[in-house]
Amino acid sequence: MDAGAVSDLDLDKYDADKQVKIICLGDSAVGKSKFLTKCVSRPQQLSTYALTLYKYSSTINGQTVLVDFWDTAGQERFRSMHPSYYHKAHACIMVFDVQRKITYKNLPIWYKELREYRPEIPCLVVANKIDADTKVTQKNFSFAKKQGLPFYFVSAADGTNVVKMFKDAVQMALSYKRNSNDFMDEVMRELENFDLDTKEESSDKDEETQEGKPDSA
Ligand SMILES: Nc1nc2c(ncn2[C@@H]2O[C@H](COP(=O)(O)OP(=O)(O)OP(=O)(O)O)[C@@H](O)[C@H]2O)c(=O)[nH]1
Ligand SMILES: [Mg+2]
Repeated sequence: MDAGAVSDLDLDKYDADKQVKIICLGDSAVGKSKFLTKCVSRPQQLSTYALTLYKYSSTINGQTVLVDFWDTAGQERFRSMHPSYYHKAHACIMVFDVQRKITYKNLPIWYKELREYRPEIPCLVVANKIDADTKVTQKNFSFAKKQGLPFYFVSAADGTNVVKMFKDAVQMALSYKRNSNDFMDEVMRELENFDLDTKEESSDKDEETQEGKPDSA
């Protein structure tokens, strides 16, 4: 996905108070799309960018929050996402498949890349497909604990724990957004403000010069 594509996705909207961006990470076929379609009806296929956006609105403490869930479309095969996928994300849902151990073993690879781009955002670890192996909930998956991350056993197939995980992800994204002291976020905000100021100044100047100029006939 080239940077130009990202601007088509109007990333500035994620600066608005009530708009959050949540990304999904994890190996192919772990069930990312399945649980997103469980909670969000109309996915927006941006096939040109190999992206699917799931738009979701939720009312939190009486406020409507607009959430864009970003889902890859198979790029994860390369076990790495384009930097723009991470840009301005407010939370991450990292998924593995309890039936395929390699998808759990690959979590540190995903997590390392996530932290390169978004060092501070909340990250939820999701063990999916527990319907296929009910005993798995007694197993201990230490990765999340070691990293101090919230951990969820879910089944995107029968919906077990999906809504709770979803709501927690939105809540965490919102509180990150409100309290983020992420250095990069600060820099981006400063740059955007700076950009706005210069635009305003130059338009003031234009007005001045316009006033000074004789009306062109
Ligand atoms: N038994 C079971 N199967 C699931 C579950 N979630 C997903 N699947 C199946 O796993 C396969 C992959 O699901 P997807 O949602 O397409 O996985 P994905 O991570 O989006 O895969 P890619 O987009 O291709 O990387 C499909 O056949 C799903 O039906 C689950 O909770 N339980
Ligand atoms: Mg998918």
